[in-house]
Amino acid sequence: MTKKSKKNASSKKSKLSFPKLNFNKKNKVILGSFLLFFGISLIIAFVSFLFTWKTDQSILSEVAQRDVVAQNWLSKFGAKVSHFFIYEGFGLASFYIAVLVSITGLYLFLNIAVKKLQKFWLWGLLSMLWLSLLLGYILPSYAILGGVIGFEINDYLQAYIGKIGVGILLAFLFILYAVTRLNFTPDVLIGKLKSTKKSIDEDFSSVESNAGGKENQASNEIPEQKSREDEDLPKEDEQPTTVDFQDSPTSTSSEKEEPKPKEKIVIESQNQDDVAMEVETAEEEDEVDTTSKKLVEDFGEFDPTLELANYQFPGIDLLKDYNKGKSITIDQSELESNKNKIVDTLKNYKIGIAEIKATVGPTVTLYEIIPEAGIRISKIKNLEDDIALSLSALGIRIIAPIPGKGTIGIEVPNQNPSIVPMRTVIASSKFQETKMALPIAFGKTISNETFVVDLAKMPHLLMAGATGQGKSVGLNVILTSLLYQKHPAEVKFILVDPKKVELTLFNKIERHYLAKMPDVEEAIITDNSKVINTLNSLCVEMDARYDLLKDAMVRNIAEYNEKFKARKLNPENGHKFLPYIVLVVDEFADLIMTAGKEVETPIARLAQLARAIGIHLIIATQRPSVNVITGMIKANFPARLAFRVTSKIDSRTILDAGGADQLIGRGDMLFTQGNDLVRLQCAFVDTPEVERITDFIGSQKAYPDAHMLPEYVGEESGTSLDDNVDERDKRFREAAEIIVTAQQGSASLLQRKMKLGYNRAGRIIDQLEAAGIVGPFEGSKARQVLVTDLTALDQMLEN
Ligand SMILES: Nc1ncnc2c1ncn2[C@@H]1O[C@H](COP(=O)(O)OP(=O)(O)OP(=O)(O)O)[C@@H](O)[C@H]1O
Repeated sequence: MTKKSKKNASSKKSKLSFPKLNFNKKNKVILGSFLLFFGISLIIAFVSFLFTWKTDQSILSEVAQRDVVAQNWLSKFGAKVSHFFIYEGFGLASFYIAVLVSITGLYLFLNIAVKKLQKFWLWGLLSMLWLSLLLGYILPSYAILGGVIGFEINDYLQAYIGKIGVGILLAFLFILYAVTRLNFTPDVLIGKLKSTKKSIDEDFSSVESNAGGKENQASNEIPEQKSREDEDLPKEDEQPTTVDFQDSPTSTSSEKEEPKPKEKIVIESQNQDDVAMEVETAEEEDEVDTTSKKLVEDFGEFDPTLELANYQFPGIDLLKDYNKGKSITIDQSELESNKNKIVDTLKNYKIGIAEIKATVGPTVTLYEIIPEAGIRISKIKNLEDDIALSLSALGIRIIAPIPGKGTIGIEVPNQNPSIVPMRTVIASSKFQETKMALPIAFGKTISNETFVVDLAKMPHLLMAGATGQGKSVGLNVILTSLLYQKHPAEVKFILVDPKKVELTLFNKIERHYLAKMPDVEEAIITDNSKVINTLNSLCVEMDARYDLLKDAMVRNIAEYNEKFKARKLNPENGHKFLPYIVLVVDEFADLIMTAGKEVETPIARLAQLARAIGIHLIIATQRPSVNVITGMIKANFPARLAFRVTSKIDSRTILDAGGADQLIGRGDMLFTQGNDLVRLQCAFVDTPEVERITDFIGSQKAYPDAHMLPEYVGEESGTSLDDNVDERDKRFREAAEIIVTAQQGSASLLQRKMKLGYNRAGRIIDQLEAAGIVGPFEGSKARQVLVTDLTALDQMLEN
């Protein structure tokens, strides 16, 4: 209906019926100001009534007579109204009415939705009644405190439940109000006390740390420094010589989210007389939400990094600047001669060129060719080898056509390739400003752009390359990228390194970044037989995480952690902050040769299912043959990375395309995430640099132990559950008592209460299981306690 016709209809209607109370803006202002002034008048009258009520009481029956004088500041009206509300009504609690009326007036006057006042009125009136009752209860002889209502109800109730009964009732009503209206429960109170104590403690410790030690001072200065560093950051292709990082380049402080304001749309009418419509889209908040909001208000968002709050990220100065003082020079004569060779060679095959363009990358130069009209692209593709021969260079790759461009690309290696230092890619704004979950700065593309990808999106990576072509450097680049971006609380690595040399440096950061199985000495796995247990343990972890996600009703780890940080998931129900887990297997061929199906199955299972719950696999191999990279594995690893391989067949196995055999080595690589191949120059990070980074991290305060994976007991290696009394731990009985008293069978409880290491606590739990005191392992849940109390325990142990 158009506006005009609507207006006509309404005016017709108003002629026929009574004039309707139209709550347009004008009416609201009028009614609002009336109520506001009325409420204020009530307050004034009530206040003055407190002083004048006795003198005015005598004239109450004569208020209609003009010459009678009342002492109330609002004269006879004030005296009468106050007498009605305070004396005959609710006593002092009647101020509630005055305030409620004033506020309602104010809301209308300011055109704020009065719907919100419903609860306000309800609770206001209930509180008024309660207060009047209370005052009537405490001081029944002062009539104006509780009013007639307060007095009478008291009188009535006391006749039935007595004075003490009314006192208890009043106390109960108060608690009812505090809990339902203010969400005020004893644990919130304790929490409040604790948080106050904590903030006092923190203030003290910050005063102490400011007084002593430069190191702590540095950590306090991080935020400021970061903003300074941000300004200093070189844009990605600038020379990194200008970079001077002193401290952590990143900080993972979790920003506190502002609560979303309720959306309100007011549709104002052009016409003064028309009704203005207010559409409010306030969402109803459920119980859980308000408690979590309250928790967040009281304690702030959960901060996973709190345990290592002073952790400092490695600085950029730990990385070497390989190109210091050198600028990447483009050899014009080299470009010219290559161009001529290409043109001549193609001419020999009767392929004319309309246009040619060169893009110089760190290791190769891309010559982009637009052939003359009528030349078939397949013809050029077929001549790949001949053209390569004519150009007499290794590493020629022909891309016909370049996807999305319709031109033909010929990549020719540069005579003097330049290194891409890890330092440059880490310092690039692309990496520094990334919002990716697990960002990896691989290196640079052919057009010198820094290439950053998200491991979390891949979600698993298959890497291949013949020996000496840059695979180990590539793995170090991946791990270093993550170390520069992720706090130890956010990501954990499981490293499998049968060669026993490549990844040993990461041992130093075991208690910061590594994850391992309980009872395992070395976090980095070098023994193939142990890999199977770890993979299966990871499967247990995966299943447990899926249960947590299901319970939290979220789809992936990011949503889960978000919800956990917002304190919407209760740690008492097993919920915890979940770090990403990255499993790196170097020399996968070795592993599959020795363990075969036993590793293939859990790897394939993890690869299929683990993406949502934050477990990501990186598998590297020298020999990408089909019996190593089986169909099952390949199908679940969409992201592939190839360094130079020795044959076209290997290239096909890893990339499903040729090209990796044509690479030039030394970090020259091809990467695909399932669609286009990208040629990249891998960044270079040398062992001493990695050592400096791990030393820097390793020297800082760490967690008590590496991140613990769930226990997994292999079938044949199953630890016997013999209950040998002589072999029991010395503190077995103490542990049993703790477990039975707490009725909670968890190793971490023993760790905390008895100050034990994880391994010993785990062993004791096994012994308790063998003795029949706790039930079997149940994944992420605590074990069931089978003994009900200490007497039963005593009897059991004596037997
Ligand atoms: N990204 C790179 N930039 C420059 N040079 C590189 C790069 N990657 C590797 N190299 C050079 O190649 C050498 C061998 O690299 P790397 O040790 O990574 O090979 P690998 O493939 O792991 O060999 P293996 O499988 O035998 O361990 C390095 O010592 C370095 O000199």
